[in-house]
Amino acid sequence: MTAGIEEFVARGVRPGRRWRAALRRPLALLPLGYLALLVTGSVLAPVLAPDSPVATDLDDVLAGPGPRHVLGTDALGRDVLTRLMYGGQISLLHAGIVVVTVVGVGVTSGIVAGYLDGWFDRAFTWVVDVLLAIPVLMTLLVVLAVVGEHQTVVMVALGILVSPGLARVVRGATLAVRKELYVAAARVCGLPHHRIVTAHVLPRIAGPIIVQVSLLAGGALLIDAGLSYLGFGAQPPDPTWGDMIAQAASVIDRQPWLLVPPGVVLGLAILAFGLLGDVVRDATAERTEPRHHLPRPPAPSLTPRDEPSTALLSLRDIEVTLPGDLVVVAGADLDIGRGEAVALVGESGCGKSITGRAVLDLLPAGGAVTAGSLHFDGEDLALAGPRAVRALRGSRIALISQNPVGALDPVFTVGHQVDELVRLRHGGTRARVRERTLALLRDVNLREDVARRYPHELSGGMAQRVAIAMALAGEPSLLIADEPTTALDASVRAEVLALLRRLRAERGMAILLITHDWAVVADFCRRAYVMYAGHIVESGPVGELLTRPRHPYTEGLLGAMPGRAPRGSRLAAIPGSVPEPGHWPRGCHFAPRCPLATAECTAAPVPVAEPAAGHRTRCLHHAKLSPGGERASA
Ligand SMILES: Nc1ncnc2c1ncn2[C@@H]1O[C@H](COP(=O)(O)OP(=O)(O)OP(=O)(O)O)[C@@H](O)[C@H]1O
Repeated sequence: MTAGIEEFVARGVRPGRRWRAALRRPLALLPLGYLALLVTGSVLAPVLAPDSPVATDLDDVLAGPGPRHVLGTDALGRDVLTRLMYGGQISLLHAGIVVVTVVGVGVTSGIVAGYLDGWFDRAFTWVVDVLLAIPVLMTLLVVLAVVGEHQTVVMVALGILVSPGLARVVRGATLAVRKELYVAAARVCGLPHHRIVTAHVLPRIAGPIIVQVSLLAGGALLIDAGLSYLGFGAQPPDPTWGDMIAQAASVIDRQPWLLVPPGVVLGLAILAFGLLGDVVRDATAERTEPRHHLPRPPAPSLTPRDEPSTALLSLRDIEVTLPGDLVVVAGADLDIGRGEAVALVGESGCGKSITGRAVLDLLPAGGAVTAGSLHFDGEDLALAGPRAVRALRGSRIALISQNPVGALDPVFTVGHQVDELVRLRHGGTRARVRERTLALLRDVNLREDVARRYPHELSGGMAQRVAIAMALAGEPSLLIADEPTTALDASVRAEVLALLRRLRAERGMAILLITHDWAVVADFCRRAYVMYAGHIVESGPVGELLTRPRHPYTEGLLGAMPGRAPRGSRLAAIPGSVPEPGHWPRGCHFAPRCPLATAECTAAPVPVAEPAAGHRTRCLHHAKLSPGGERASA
C-alpha cells in the first residue's frame, strides 16, 4: 500500500464522514452560524430592520443602546442596527464579487496550468510571477481614480489583483494530483479532461482552495471597509461597515460606543472566515498529500520492415523521444494478433512500459513518438490524431498497471468508480449502470459487496481484480497489462493470471503482457518480444525462446532465472547494468555486456536476422548459441 493509502487506513476516516464530522465541530458551527446570521440579516434587512437606513432623528443623536434603538444612533440620529444590516448588503456583496472573481480567474487558471503542464504552465508561471510583483494597493488606487464610482468594477479589479497568489497554490496542488496513478488511470479509461478535473482533481484540491478563499473573503471585507473608511467606497447615504467606522471615528470623543457595533461585526466576520478556513484545512489536510508518482519508461522492437501486417496492433520502427531529445525506444517493431497473448520481456529500464504507453499516447510530459508507425485494427494512429487515440483508451484498448491500489481514487468507493466508466461507455439508468458494474465485479470473481468498499479496504489481489473489471468496462479488444502481478504474492499472482487467461478466452481479447518474469511469460503467452536498452533484440514463440534463445541477452536473462541454476550452484547474472538512454553504444546496445561481442557489433547498426520461421534476432553471432542456451564453440 502507498503512504497515502496507509494514512487513510490508519485514520480510518472516509472523506464524506470527515467533512460531516468536521462541520459538526463547535469550531465550525460557530463561524458558520455567525456568517449565516450576517447574510440572513443583510438580505432580509428590508423586512427585519427596525427602521429605514436613511431616516434621521435629530432629537436623538449619538444615543447609546436603549429600548428604542437597540444599538443606539449615529451623529444624524440614524438607527445603528438598521444601518449595520443594510451595510452588510454592500460589504458582503463586495466580498462576494472579489471571491467570485478570484475563483473564476485564480482557481480556473491554476487548475488548467497544473493539469495541462507543458508550455501553458510555463507561460502561466511567468505571468503569475509578473503579476505578483505588482503592488496591489497602489494599482487599486489607480483603478479607483479611473472608475471609482463603479464599485463592482473596483471589486473585480481587486479580485484579479489578488488572484495570482491563489492561482499559484491551486496550480501546485493540481500538479501533485495530476501525477497520481488514478488520474493516469482515468485518462487511460478515456474519461474526458473536464470529467477527470471535476471528478478526480477538484475533490482532492477543494480543501486548499476553500481555505484560501475563506481567508481572501475576510481580507476582501477588510479592504472594502478600508476603502469606505478612506471615502472610496459606496457614497452616502448608502451605509457600509467601513463608512460607519469612519463616522464613528469622527465622533469618538463624544460617543465611543458608536465604534463598537461595526467594529465588532466586521472583526467577527473576518475571524469567522479565518476559523472556517482552519476547520476545512484540518478536515482536508490528508486528502491533499501527494502519494507516489507514476510514469516509468518502456521500450524496443525487432521485426522485418515493409511487411504488411494484419495484426490487431502493429508497431513498426517506433522511436520514442522524451524531453531533452532523449531517445528511450529506438526502432521497435511489435505485432499482436486478435485474441493473442504476447509478452514484452526485459530488465528494468529497457523501455517496455514506454512502448506500451506510446500506444495509448500516455507518454511522460513532453514525450512523443518521433518516428515509425502505429496501426491499431488497420488504422494508422499517427494519421488518426490524438483525439482518436484518446477515444481508443479504455474502450478498445485498456491498460492495467502493477499498482492497482494507486490507480484507484482513494476518495470514492469501488462501485462508484466502476459505475463511472460503465456510464461513460454504455450510458443507461442508474440501476442499469449498477447492474453492469456488479456483473463486471462478479466476472472478475469479486463479491458484489466489494462495490461498497473504498480502495484502502482492498487487498492487492482484490484491487487488481477491480482494475481489471474497470478495464473490461469498455469491452476492449486489447489489454496492455504492465507488470500486473509484480506486486502480488505467488498464490494471488496465479489467481490473477488464471483470471486474465479466462477473460481472454471468453472475450477474445488480446493481451500485451509487460513483464520481467519468464515464469509468467511461459505460463501465459505463446509469443514474446525481448527488449534491451530501447531495442527489441529477439522475438519468437515462447517455447523456442526458452529452449533455443538466439540472442545472448535472452540467454543471459534465462540463465538468471532461479529455477534454471543447478541445485547448490550460484545464480548466474548478466554482468553490468542496462545503459541509460543517451549512453547507448553504437550498433548492438548489449555489446558491452555480451560475452560474444566483437568489434563488428559496435561498428554499425545490427540488422535483424530470422534464423527460424517467426524467430528473429538482432545478433550477428546468433549461430554461436546452441539449443539449451549453451554456447557452441566459435
Ligand atoms: N518520465 C521520464 N523522464 C525521463 N526518463 C524516463 C521517464 N520515464 C522513463 N524514462 C526512461 O526511459 C527508459 C525506459 O523506461 P521504462 O519504464 O519503459 O522501462 P521498463 O523496461 O518498463 O522498466 P520497468 O520494468 O522498471 O518499468 C528508462 O531509462 C527510464 O529512465
